[in-house]
Amino acid sequence: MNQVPITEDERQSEDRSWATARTLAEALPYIQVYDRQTVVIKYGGHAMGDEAVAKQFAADVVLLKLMGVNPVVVHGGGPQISAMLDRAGVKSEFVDGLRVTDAATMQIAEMVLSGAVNKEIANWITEAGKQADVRGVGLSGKDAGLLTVEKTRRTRRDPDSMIEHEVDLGFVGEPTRVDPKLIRGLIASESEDWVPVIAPIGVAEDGKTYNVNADTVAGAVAGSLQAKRMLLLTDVKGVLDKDGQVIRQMTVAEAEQLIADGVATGGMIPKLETAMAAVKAGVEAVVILDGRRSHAMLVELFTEHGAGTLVKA
Ligand SMILES: Nc1ncnc2c1ncn2[C@@H]1O[C@H](COP(=O)(O)OP(=O)(O)O)[C@@H](O)[C@H]1O
Ligand SMILES: CC(=O)N[C@@H](CCC(=O)OP(=O)(O)O)C(=O)O
Repeated sequence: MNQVPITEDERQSEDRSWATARTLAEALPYIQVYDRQTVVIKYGGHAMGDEAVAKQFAADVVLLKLMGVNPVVVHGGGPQISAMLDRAGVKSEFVDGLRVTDAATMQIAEMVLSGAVNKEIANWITEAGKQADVRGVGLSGKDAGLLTVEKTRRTRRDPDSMIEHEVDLGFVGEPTRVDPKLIRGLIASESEDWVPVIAPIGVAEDGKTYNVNADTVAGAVAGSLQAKRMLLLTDVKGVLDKDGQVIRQMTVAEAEQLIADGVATGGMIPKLETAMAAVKAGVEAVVILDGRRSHAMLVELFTEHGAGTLVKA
């Protein structure tokens, strides 16, 4: 019998197949931990910058759904709003990481968040899940009474007179109530694989539309769903300590200390505050991880090595 020897390429391809199978088998305990558990994913505007990476994110969300997890995506879009405001000639400023939002800014923020960004992410998920009929469903806090908010109050102390005065942020809101009925209905469907994709827009009791920080919305949604995990995808490897090293795990008290010590600053402050609030509201743990890296969510959930920084009680 004549046997054709296999080429080096074929041998390497075969080795890769066995390695893939081993990786899948090793993931079994983790797959069981997350089976039918809710994982809220906050996908930030910075992480969406590169379209190829963003599409990979959508494919990873589809994979999570097919592995039995119930992913719920809450997205941002800060840089995308800023770009559109620039084009429209509307000036924009931030106070404590929150965009001061007048009526004109609100109109553009809603167009960008609920319109362009929300529908694009929902469609990327639907495209990536076409063969298995996994579908992204784009919503904002305005749908089915999902997110009720109140106007955010901020005060500042005048450095000369030391008198506190209110800073008017305009239409910037804080969540007061999340009604998760619609989301629960979508993720609990036995016959359909729906992935809710939520834009951070809320409605106040007086019916007015408000712009809400996307990390804050993710925390409120995760709390109301009693999620197993909340993943905050951002543009750093995790929370860094004073020497610039990634902190693998921390308690709520340690997170508080990091802010008090001035080690966590800028955009990391609302992230840690959201993480602490979510854990206190019953979310088992929150992970802050690098959304620019493909498959970061899979490494975090399905391997023994976590990715980024885990915050728990
Ligand atoms: N201790 C810290 N560890 C990591 N990042 C920090 C820390 N302190 C401040 N930051 C800043 O927080 C940023 C992440 O917040 P932000 O820019 O609001 O992210 P996103 O746009 O993804 O919501 C990082 O890019 C970094 O500049
Ligand atoms: C009140 C407020 O600041 N809202 C944010 C909403 C979008 C957001 O949070 O986007 P990222 O997650 O990409 O930063 C904004 O207008 O930029």
